[in-house]
Amino acid sequence: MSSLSLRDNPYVLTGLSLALLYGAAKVVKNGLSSRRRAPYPPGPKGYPIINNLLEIPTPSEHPWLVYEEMAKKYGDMIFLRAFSQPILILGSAKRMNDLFEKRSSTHSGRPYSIMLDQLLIGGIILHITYGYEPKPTGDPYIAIAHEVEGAFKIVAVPGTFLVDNIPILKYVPAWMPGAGFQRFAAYYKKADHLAKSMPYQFVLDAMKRNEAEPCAVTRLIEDLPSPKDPRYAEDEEDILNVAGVSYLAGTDTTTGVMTMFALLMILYPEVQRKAQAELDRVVGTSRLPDFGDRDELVYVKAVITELLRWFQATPMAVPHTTSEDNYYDGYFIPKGTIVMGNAWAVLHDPEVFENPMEFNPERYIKDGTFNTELLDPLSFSFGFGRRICPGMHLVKDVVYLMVASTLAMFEIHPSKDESGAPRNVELTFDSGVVVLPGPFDSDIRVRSSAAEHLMKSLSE
Ligand code: HEM
Repeated sequence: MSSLSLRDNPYVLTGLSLALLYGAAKVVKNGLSSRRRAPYPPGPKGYPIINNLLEIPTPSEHPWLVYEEMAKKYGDMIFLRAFSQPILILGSAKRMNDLFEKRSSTHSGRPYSIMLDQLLIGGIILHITYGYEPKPTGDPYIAIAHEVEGAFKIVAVPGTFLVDNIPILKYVPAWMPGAGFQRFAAYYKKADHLAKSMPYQFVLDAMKRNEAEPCAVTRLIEDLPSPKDPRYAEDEEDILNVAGVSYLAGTDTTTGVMTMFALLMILYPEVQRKAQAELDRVVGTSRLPDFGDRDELVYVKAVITELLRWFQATPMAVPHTTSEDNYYDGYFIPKGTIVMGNAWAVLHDPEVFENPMEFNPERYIKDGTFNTELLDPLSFSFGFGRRICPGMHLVKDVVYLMVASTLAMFEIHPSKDESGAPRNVELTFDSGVVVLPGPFDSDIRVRSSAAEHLMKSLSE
């Protein structure tokens, strides 16, 4: 995927002269029309015309780490420009609260991206949204969704594609050398349509046969006007998009959290054992944990909270934009600025969390009860203000059930090599807007004969 990066892509060369002309024109225009009476927030000086283009990290550089490093020099607000596109990075809870929450009405737009516009906008979510039970392996709906998510992860990071900064490049024909972004967009546009229309068609067909399971989409379809109504086509398109976006936004993120959970259980076996001892004590071994056990499972709750603090599936959330010029703390933030909050930095701030890189559920336990005094990772992991993730509460419940049931039934170990020695597990990240842990081997076994018995009785 690195060939898609701004700096490495060959079409950078093809478009360079266009870029410089366009950039120069924009810079002159902005200079003439600028009415600001305060400085921009601090940030690197940049270069003529392209401004900070070369300082903006690509997805593979893990932007949340680069911005955390930059914050040491410029503070908790960093102002950058990719050509004339202003970008503001917020690095502290205070800045995020002040701008995303208190000024939510003017800080909740979404950046317009030519690539996103051309392109696009898990099992449980597929089920809730479409009432569809996916196949355990090789499910076609999951496969196509993963493909689209893979593209979204890259495209949604501001600055990944030069065409978003130099719109004139969208007229470069797909056959031209270096116009790979055009072919990328065309391919994923089709994939995006399939990812949304395939499960929708599945529900329609099931409804015709009277076999549809009640789900979000059946409810919406029931409320559609008659097919003869002029609003029908538009309303149907809305259902396709609402369901598709929920499904696509929820699948990779939740998968990332659960995959990281498995990896952490391998790396911290004593945490796994302690949580299992609590489950055995509170729930016993003859049934699965349910929501009624939640309050008593203090250590399991601490494991989940620490998981959501330690790992962010969306470390820089999803970019917002400002809908009007505004002044904040003596600085000028222009209309159209892309604003991103570095949630990772807040949740790894050593002044708030002792040894923040350590996975330590105990930090959330005080005198044997759950410690509510410590910053709640949920306030930062799911975005901000009026754009906050609508799937957040579903995720809390799903992750609780999955973590508690997995620990109750299974042991997660590192895989073994030919000599029987445990393999080292390396922590790698596959990154974009959504970050997933890289692949790793594991050895997952049923915990006990009681767990085996329970599994059999549940599948009967
Ligand atoms: C671990 C799991 C998840 C994480 C970390 C996560 C995180 C986020 C973040 C950071 C945003 C952007 C918020 C902002 O712009 O400030 C977002 C938006 C969104 N999420 Fe989630 N999400 C998760 C799961 C889900 C699930 C399960 C669903 C649906 C079933 C969902 C549906 C959405 C939708 C529709 C949006 C767009 C909201 C908007 O633009 O107004 N997400 N999510």
